[in-house]
Formats: sequence, C-alpha cells, structure tokens
Amino acid sequence: MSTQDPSLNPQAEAAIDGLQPTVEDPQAAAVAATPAVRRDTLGEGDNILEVRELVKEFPITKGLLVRRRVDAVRAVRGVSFDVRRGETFGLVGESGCGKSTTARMICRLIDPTSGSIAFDGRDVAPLRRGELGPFRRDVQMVFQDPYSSLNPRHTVGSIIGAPLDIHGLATGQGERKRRVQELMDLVGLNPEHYNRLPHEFSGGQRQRIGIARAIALEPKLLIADEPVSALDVSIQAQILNLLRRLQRDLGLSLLFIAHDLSVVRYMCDRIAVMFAGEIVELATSEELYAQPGHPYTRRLLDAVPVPDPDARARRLRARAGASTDASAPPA
Ligand SMILES: Nc1ncnc2c1ncn2[C@@H]1O[C@H](COP(=O)(O)OP(=O)(O)OP(=O)(O)O)[C@@H](O)[C@H]1O
Repeated sequence: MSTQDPSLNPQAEAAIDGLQPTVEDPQAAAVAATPAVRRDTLGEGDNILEVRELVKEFPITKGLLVRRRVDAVRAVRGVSFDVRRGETFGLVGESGCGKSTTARMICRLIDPTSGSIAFDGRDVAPLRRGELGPFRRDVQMVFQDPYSSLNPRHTVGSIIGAPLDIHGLATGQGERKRRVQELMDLVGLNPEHYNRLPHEFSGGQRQRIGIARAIALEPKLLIADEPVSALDVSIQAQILNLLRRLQRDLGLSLLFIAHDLSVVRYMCDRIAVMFAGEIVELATSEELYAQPGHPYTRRLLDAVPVPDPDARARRLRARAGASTDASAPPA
C-alpha cells in the first residue's frame, strides 16, 4: 500500500496493521446480542461525507506455494454515517472494533470490500488510485503515534512541505519555506526549527508536526485517528485545543476517532459508538451522555474516570467484559 507521501514513515501503517486481536469474551457477546438502539440521523443536513453499508473483510489464507482463502476477518460490518460540513463527528469504541479500518477506507488508504463513500456528493469508493488526486487533497489524516508516523531522517521542513511538493503547490523554495513556516506558526511550533529532525521534538510537538502536514493542503475533511492516545495526559488537552481551534478557524469538518468517551465528549457534536465492526448507537453528544441507549455505550460511560470512590469498581466491571476479537466476534 502506498500513500505517495515520502514523509510518511511506513511504520505509521504498520502501527495500525500490527494490532493484535483481543480475547473473546462471553459478557461482550451478551452486550452485542442486545438489539442496537439507533438514533440515526442519516440523510439530514449538508453532508461533506456520507458512508453507507461500508464493509471490510481481511482474507485469512493458508498454503505455502498456493495461498488459499480459508476465512476472513470481518473488521467492519456494514457501517453507515454522515459527517456534516463544519462539524466534529466522533467515532468511538474499544480497541479492535474497526475504527481505524473505517478511517483508512474513507481515506482510500485501503479498499473497501463493499459499500459507498460519498465525499462532497461523489462516490469515491470505486475510484482507482490514479483517479484519487483531488480527493487526496481534500481528505487528510492525523495518525495516532507521532513517534512512528514521521520519517526520522526528514527535517520538519521537508515533512510538512512534502504534501505541497506532491501536489505541486509550492512555486519555489522561498515560497515553500514561507508556507511551511506559516503552518508551523499556526500549530504552535517555532518556525525557526524548520531544519530540525523529529527526534529533537517532544511527543506533543511531533503531533503538531503531523497536524501541520495534514492541514498543509487546506483539506475539507480531517480524520484524526486517536490523535492524543500516545501522548502524556498533560499534553493531551493542548493538542485537543489545537484541533478545536483549527477546526473553527479553518472551517474544517473533523472525523475524530477515540476509545475514550471523555475525550470525544469534549470534542464532538455527534458521536457514533462502534462495537465489533458495527455502529450500535449514533446520537448528539448531549443525548449520548444524558441518555445512553445501548448497554455497550453505558459500559463505555462507566469506564470514564470520575472523581468518585466507587469509580474504580465500575471501571473494573466495565473492563471485565470489554474486549472484542473481529476474527471471532460475538454472535
Ligand atoms: N491488515 C489486516 N489484516 C487482518 N486483520 C486486520 C488488519 N487490520 C486490522 N485487522 C483486524 O481488524 C479488526 C479491527 O481493527 P482496527 O485497527 O480497525 O480496530 P480499532 O478499533 O481501530 O482498534 P485500535 O483502537 O486499537 O486502533 C481487528 O481485529 C484487527 O486485528
């Protein structure tokens, strides 16, 4: 798989690919068996993105000389949702529920098995690599791990400037440097550090580099895949504030992916809760927190830390049954 971006360390993909399936859990099966409550709002409003019945199966093959498909991991099982222009839409669920796979399909980093992805009114799911040019400019991604998603041998200037080069948007070296330094300033980095290498920056600063690279092409939709999970708690709020400010100032639509409902609540207008490759609930932030409709959502809410002596017991209860394995999902 190629993203055509030399500044993107292949480990960024490997970090997502290397996920280990979690242990199957009978309690999780009981949760999944409960009928899904859907306060769905499909088809309303001015949508920048419309995802319908998106499916991703990863084949499981056997054989040394001739690979035979024996089964498939159904990572995403018919997911549908809309992202409205200018809104922050949250996709939340535990590790392994299919959030990153959904994001990677929407960006067309991987091909969907079936389903449609309408961006700005046009279905991009059937487009071939060579036909994705303008779409690649309009949809950009911020990755989870700022340590492995930046090429350690490239300077910050070349990392942030790479999308400008690829899309031929910088007319000369001076113009390119001016634009990159403008972006560095916008995300709170010192423009003087243009020639520094990623290892000279802290985790939070590296994530700012990743964000500057993602907004370099002035995208319409930014997909942030767990952008603060790898950062110290003290730094997380700074990066979330930066994303909120950019979203507001640049008029971005934001698809925000997280496993932590407390983070999503702070960021999002509407939230979709994913479980075992499906969306089990979709509601506005206020609705979801005031009246969670699905038992799984209630368990995720139970896991949110609260300054309460009983919180630990609730967290342990939630953790006891909160793992899913997409290769052997609940019935
Ligand atoms: N390339 C792949 N080949 C086979 N299975 C895969 C592949 N990529 C992901 N999976 C499986 O698909 C399921 C969903 O993975 P995905 O990375 O989308 O989950 P996630 O919700 O984003 O988790 P996390 O929050 O840990 O990133 C997992 O069971 C994972 O092991």
